[in-house]
Amino acid sequence: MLFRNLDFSADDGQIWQITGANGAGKTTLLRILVGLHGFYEGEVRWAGPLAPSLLYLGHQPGVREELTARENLRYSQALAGQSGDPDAALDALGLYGFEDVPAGRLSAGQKRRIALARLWLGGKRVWVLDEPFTAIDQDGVARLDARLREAAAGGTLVLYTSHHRVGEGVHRLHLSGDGAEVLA
Ligand SMILES: Nc1ncnc2c1ncn2[C@@H]1O[C@H](COP(=O)(O)OP(=O)(O)OP(=O)(O)O)[C@@H](O)[C@H]1O
Repeated sequence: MLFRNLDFSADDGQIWQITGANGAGKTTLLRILVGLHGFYEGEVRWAGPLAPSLLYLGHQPGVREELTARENLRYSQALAGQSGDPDAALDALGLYGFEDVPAGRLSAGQKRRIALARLWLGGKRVWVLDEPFTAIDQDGVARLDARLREAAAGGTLVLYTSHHRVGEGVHRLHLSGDGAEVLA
């Protein structure tokens, strides 16, 4: 058993951070919430169909090494049906000048930034992000934090896992073997 007594309700415009030790089940919980993991007892209910609204970024950056930064973004953009200008999204994450570089020649943080650039494209109202701050430098963390808040202010629901310190106004759900707790 990873966690139990988990009962929470999240609304549009809220940011939720899921915390817990390594192995506590944070990734598992996100996968349950988005329908990728079926071995659990309980109930997950979404108001309306989730798939068209969902932007899920998993634990791995999920970029293709042989494709350039721009190609990677356009590829995931096409699959997800997201609108928006890929170059502007890459630029927003400090990848200006790297658009035509194959992802395999980029650093870990830069690859993560390609994945995160999807947050600067439009069209998704539920963001589920597994460790989005991993490998991201201080400037990137600030940009990403600002982006999450901007999106929430516009009505997006943001759920993310992170070991980073929780910011103000962020709801927190903590997982441990003893049970799950809503802390703020
Ligand atoms: N593919 C898998 N097969 C079997 N067990 C797994 C698998 N992935 C994870 N687990 C188990 O589930 C537990 C929870 O893993 P999970 O990835 O959800 O933790 P986490 O809280 O996200 O950890 P971290 O902070 O290290 O990312 C782990 O302790 C591990 O034992």
